[in-house]
Amino acid sequence: MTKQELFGQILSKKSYLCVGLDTDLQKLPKHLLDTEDPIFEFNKQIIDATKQYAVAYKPNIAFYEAFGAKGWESLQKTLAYIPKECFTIADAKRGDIGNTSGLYARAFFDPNSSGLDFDSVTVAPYMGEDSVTPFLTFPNKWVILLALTSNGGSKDFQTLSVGDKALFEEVLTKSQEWGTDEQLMYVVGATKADMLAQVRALAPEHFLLVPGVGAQGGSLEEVSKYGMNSTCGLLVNSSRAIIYASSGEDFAEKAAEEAQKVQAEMAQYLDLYLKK
Ligand SMILES: O=c1ccn([C@@H]2O[C@H](COP(=O)(O)O)[C@@H](O)[C@H]2O)c(=O)[nH]1
Repeated sequence: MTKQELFGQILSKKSYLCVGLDTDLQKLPKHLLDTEDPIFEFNKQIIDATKQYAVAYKPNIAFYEAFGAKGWESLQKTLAYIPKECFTIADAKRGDIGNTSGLYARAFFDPNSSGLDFDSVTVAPYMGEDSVTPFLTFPNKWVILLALTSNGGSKDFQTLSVGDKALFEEVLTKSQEWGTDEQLMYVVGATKADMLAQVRALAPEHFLLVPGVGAQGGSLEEVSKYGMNSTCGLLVNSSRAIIYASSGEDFAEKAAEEAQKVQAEMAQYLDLYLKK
């Protein structure tokens, strides 16, 4: 999917919501546990309930890999079920020496190899250029590089000074030598909204994947105010607050209500903060 196609969808749905499919068997409503593939059954109903409010879906790969071949099958079925107009993110946080990264890229981008055809994959930048560029050789696919993550541990390395910059700023600057803003996005946590102006100074045109609203308490308004650019430039993820809005038989209905609330807020922020 191109940047323009993504922006087109954001404008038509008045939403930059990414629904996170962190589908945890232990949190699924009891009545689904007897079905043949409870993870897929849950995802299917969540997707049906939220697709009019969401522009992207982000399965977190850990929740599927943990179940081996069966989990991978649930992931393939889920990806195939996501509406074609929605942007898909494999939140896998990969990256290794070049030849290994090439195989990780095939795992998420080459349906003839793995059965998966995601639009994007999250990648850790720690191993540098040759660990990231193999993902960038796939046409029309995106790398979403971890820049400033939402967790407390982000301060252990990401905000340390490297010369006259913070490490995350060096990630934002250096990586722009490897790919364009049609290939690269960055992860910036909603819990770090106070640093979004700093991020935007270095990456004014890039899309940012912003996890950390909802269960982690980040402010959607602050993210939108300081992070939005002229193509919106934001995909704001919410996982638990939407998919586990209820643990009962009404889980999909409640997820739809939560997603609609977020979308309605986003529609206001698009009016207020989209740069003309
Ligand atoms: O910095 C990061 C990078 C990734 N994540 C992932 O996003 C979701 C957040 O889930 P919530 O339930 O909405 O808190 C989850 O998959 C994380 O692994 C992140 O939180 N922060």
